[in-house]
Amino acid sequence: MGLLSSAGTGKIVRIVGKMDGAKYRDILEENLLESARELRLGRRFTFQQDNDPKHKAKSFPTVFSSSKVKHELVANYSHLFWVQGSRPELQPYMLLAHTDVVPASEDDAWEVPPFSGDEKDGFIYGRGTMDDKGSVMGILAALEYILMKGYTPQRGFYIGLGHDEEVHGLNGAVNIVRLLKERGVKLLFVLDEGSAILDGILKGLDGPAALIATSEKGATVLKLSVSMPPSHASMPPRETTIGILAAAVKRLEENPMKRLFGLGPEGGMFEHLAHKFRFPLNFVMSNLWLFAPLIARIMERNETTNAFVRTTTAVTMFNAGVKENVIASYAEAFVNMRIHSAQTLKEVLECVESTVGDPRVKIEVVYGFDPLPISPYDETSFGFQIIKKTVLDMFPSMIVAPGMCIANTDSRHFKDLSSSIYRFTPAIYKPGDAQRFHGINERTSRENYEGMVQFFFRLFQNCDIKKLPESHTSVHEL
Ligand SMILES: CCCCCCCC/C=C\CCCCCCCC(=O)N[C@@H](CC(N)=O)C(=O)O
Ligand SMILES: [Zn+2]
Ligand SMILES: [Zn+2]
Repeated sequence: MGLLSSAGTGKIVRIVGKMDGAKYRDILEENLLESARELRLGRRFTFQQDNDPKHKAKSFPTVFSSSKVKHELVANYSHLFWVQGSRPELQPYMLLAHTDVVPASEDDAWEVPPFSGDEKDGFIYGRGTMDDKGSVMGILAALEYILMKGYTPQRGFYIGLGHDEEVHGLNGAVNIVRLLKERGVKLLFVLDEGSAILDGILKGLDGPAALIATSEKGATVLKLSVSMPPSHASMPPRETTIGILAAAVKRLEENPMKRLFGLGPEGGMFEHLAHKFRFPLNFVMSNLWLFAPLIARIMERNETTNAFVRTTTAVTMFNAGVKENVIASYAEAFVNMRIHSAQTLKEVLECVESTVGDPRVKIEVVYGFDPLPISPYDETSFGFQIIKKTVLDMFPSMIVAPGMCIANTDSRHFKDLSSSIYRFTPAIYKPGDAQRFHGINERTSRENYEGMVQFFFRLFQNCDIKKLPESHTSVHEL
């Protein structure tokens, strides 16, 4: 173990292993700079999909030159790495992240231009810093210097970097899965983005909690439309396409889907966290069978915690009209819904039809899928326990609990390759950070970025441990 002051932060961080402190600091500094450069290239990297492998090769020379690493491009822009282990009889695992981002506009009041990658007050700002270039850079930086350190992993592993996660991963993740299936690969576990360390976001919880998501919500996008012949604005019909459709989406907003709090994986999450809540919440959370309806009413007041309570309804697009003096012949709206684990797509569609309750409104499913299966998190679950151990190695007093991802990730395409899919990055998020995802002022602190590198650096080594930590059974002994 070495103790050293981390680059530029003045904060003391503990680094595992015997690596020389100064060397570590140089590498970390280099990678932080490289990360900022990568973020500065965001617009080119993202919108032109110019995923120039030479750029990555320059940033991570050891990864790209090591005989232990096989790299291939998938669907032109996604990356698949195979890191060979010294014990081929051990089942491999897989880390996922994505290089694409949602759009950002410089007109949207960012404190720092969204594609500058500039640093301000200890934070690297830019679209993708949280979602999900921090993971991309963290994984590759950790791999770079575990290889530089001369460490040979025993258990082989894959790294998949998708290029189209924000548009469902249908080219990137789906083709990576296809390739692995063709090669007969089965994965011990998969780890992707989708949950984190929450500090102060869950009201009443004392201290931060690392939530390793064991599932993610289902989703659907519905297109609602109304058609009628166009006419002159001076002789309007009693109801217009726009009015009918506006009333329908208003009914959806005013009648949220039913409360299901406690009936999905969020139940286990709050039970695990119960003892960390202040009185009387600790008592209430320990007795969800009785208090779930009461807690649901409190949680639904906040938009982040409401997402754990129910299937959410978001009207995201509304298009109608071609001229201000013509009654619109057509109006359409798109509704994005995230399906709670205790509900199915079919049930949600039935409910929407009944709430809209107007045959003039046509409802079409653009896409939809059920909530994902719940991955195991008991004491014999290798993936969950190794991720937990890695968190505890970094933050010994951290509370670690199973969680739920309220959005979607590329990992959902991997369910035929593994029944143990987890979503977690070690970034610490505080109140206000949830709004930065797909919002303005997306940023990552230097500490969070360093934590990301450290986490994967330790995870690679922890996956080689002989048996699960004390008190765990030894079914996965090597
Ligand atoms: C969605 C933001 C949730 C904020 C929750 C508050 C706490 C933050 C904790 C963990 C990090 C959340 C990671 C979110 C991953 C988002 C992935 C994403 O944007 N996926 C897209 C993919 C798609 N097009 O389906 C999505 O829309 O879900
Ligand atoms: Zn993402
Ligand atoms: Zn996203």
